[in-house]
Amino acid sequence: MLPGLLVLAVILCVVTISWYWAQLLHWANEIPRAVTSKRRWLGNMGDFFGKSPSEVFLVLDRHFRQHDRLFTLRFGPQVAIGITHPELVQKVLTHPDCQAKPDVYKVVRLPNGLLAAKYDIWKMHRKALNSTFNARILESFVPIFNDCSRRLIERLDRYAQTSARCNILEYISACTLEMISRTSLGGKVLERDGAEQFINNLEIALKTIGVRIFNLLLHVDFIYQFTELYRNEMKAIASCQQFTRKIIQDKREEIARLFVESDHNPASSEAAEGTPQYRKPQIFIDQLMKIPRTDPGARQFSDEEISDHIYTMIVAGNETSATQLAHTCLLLAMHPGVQAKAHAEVAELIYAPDQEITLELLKELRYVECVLKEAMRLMPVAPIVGRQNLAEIVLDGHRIPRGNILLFNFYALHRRKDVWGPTADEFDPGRFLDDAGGVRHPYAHLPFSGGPRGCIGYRYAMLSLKTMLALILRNYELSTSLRLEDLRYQYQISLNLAFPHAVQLRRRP
Ligand code: HEM
Repeated sequence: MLPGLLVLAVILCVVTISWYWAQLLHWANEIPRAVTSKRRWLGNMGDFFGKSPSEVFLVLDRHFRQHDRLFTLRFGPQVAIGITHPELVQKVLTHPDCQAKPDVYKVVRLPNGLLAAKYDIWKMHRKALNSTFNARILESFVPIFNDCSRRLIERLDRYAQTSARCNILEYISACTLEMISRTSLGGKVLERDGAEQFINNLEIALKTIGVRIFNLLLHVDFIYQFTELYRNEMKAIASCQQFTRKIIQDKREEIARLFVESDHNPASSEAAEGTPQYRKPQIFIDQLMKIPRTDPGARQFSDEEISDHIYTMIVAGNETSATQLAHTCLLLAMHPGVQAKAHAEVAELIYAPDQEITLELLKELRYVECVLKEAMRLMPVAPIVGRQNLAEIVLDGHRIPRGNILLFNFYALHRRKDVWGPTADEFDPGRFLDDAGGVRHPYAHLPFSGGPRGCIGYRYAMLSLKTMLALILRNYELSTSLRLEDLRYQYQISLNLAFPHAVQLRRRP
């Protein structure tokens, strides 16, 4: 009798919950649904549960390519809406009610940093930080990009002499880390005590984000805190914070000292260093200490906020830039004709090996820019991003209640044949030349995402990547035995390859 009652109670519970979910999700029934299994009641759980991040990426890619405008994915009572058409992508990414991030971003653990901040905090900080990436500040970074790129060439030279294949990503990563550290924390940061430990711990913290973000179980804080991953992450974060806290403290003391000195002699600091202020690199940490927050009556940024902003720039800007450039080098190695054209442009502008790369020169590198844009189209390193709507929105006549997840897949967007034509899967930088391809939808090419919450560092990234690529092309001919059709991806936070970026380098005269 008792077991029978128990079974009945369970059945009643399941029926009631299913009915409740059905009512709750009634609004989604008219939207095309991504279905892979016949067991619809399971929703899309089966598509993702127990899969590796790379498998999740492939499943998502398939769903995005199968739907022209939008579709739903269901995980119990939670719906995610995949937005596929450029028109709708633009509408959502620019919509004022769609600038919040879904909860999964919390794994980044930088609550004040732009990438993962909650909407209200993000809005205030983004307004204050936009000015730290203005044209003048970026120009002041060009000598640093130049210097770091020359060191990259020196390191690559040792490899080129052996004519062995090298994993170019390793070399580029060291260079982008140096760039981002010097532009955010100052010139001598990597010479400070504890810098090596800082770099190792930074890597541990970044890897943890990549592992955790696609493991649904590890999103539950109660479970995660008992794992070894958690303990290692906490140790790494504590050590990194100790390193940056000391820098912040030293900076505060330096600013206070300069303030006292300039009070006595206003021209002293410029004259002493012989460099006008506007030409000195405008280091990010100095900017953060100077700008008042934009909310009325606000104080300046606290040490914790400054630290979150600096780490966010490193998290968001380092691996993305390095991987994107390694993808570009590999694509150039696979396409000797394109490489020859890009090299010809570079060789015409950089005729002496020690010639300084200036902003004007970088602007002249038009074909190199097309090469970068095309590599970002075919192999975008940040292909999947999410938003959450804070109020009801209407898409193609469907009412989407507040609080749902909106997903974008730029990898699939960048390969739409209706936008990019029959050669969408081929590497052809010429399609980005001014006179090619007619008018394309402005939201069809989004390697840096788009709208108010798009990448704040995209101009920084373009300048630094162009500098590195120009010097690589000026000094080496790249070749590889890999072909485009051999590429297999590994997806963590960024879209990487499942194997090394193996290229051979031949020194150019
Ligand atoms: C090739 C290099 C880069 C690519 C492809 C890239 C791509 C992106 C994308 C797609 C987003 C949107 C993420 C989302 O919505 O979840 C983003 C955001 C962001 N990126 Fe980049 N990025 C690059 C380099 C950089 C650099 C160099 C920096 C800093 C120096 C940077 C700083 C940021 C920040 C702070 C955000 C968050 C913006 C916000 O939410 O307001 N990125 N990036």
